[in-house]
Amino acid sequence: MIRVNGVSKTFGSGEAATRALRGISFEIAQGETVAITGPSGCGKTTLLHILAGIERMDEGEVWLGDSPIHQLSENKLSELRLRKMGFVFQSYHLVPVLRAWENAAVPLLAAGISQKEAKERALEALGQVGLANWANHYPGQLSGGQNQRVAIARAIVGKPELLWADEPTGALDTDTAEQIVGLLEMLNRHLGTTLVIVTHDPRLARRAERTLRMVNGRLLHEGGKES
Ligand SMILES: Nc1ncnc2c1ncn2[C@@H]1O[C@H](COP(=O)(O)OP(=O)(O)OP(=O)(O)O)[C@@H](O)[C@H]1O
Repeated sequence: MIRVNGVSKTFGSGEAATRALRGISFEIAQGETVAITGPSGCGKTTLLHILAGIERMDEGEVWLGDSPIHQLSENKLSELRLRKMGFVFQSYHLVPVLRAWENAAVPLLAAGISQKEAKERALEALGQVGLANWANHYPGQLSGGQNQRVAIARAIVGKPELLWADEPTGALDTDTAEQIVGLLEMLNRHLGTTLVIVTHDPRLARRAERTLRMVNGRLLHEGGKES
């Protein structure tokens, strides 16, 4: 369960201040798929970064289960990210000199798991995203859709409770984007992972169980009312 209560964030100060988030509150249930949508600059990525403890909030509370993100130290937040979260980005963020399985194994190696076990689990994750036969390829030898699958394998390799995806289909053509969306849905169903997707893509947003619409740092509730 994710509980967000009165979260605000301003970048800069004085005349250069940007109020990126203005008192946002909502809840997401365990296992739910939620899309966060809204125009460019409305605060979607800032919200995602605050939920994941990458960015600090100025005011408010974020609870991930019984962990208070607003109170945890940087060390505790890093530990929580390694243990409980997976991340998927528009631009994949793969390491070009590592093979697909090595990229997928990175979070396990960072968590101190042995090379042997990390490889086994990375290969299993690549199998789950349909890339069992591509494990020894480098990112430069794979298509955009395949690279995003490797990134998804890396995101799920630690069996996270939470998967954050920021514009996961933004760099992909329509058919490939559809396949990636289908894959994320399948993983959400099979692994019971809570999935939070930031997206401009209306097709992706429609497929989520629920959509949170943002405008100018606030949530727009159904019926168009801001709060
Ligand atoms: N590190 C930062 N320093 C200063 N301003 C920032 C910073 N990060 C975000 N902003 C500003 O905060 C506002 C919200 O940005 P954010 O990236 O969260 O929006 P977004 O909805 O994700 O946009 P997009 O869809 O274009 O990615 C914008 O006005 C942006 O310029």
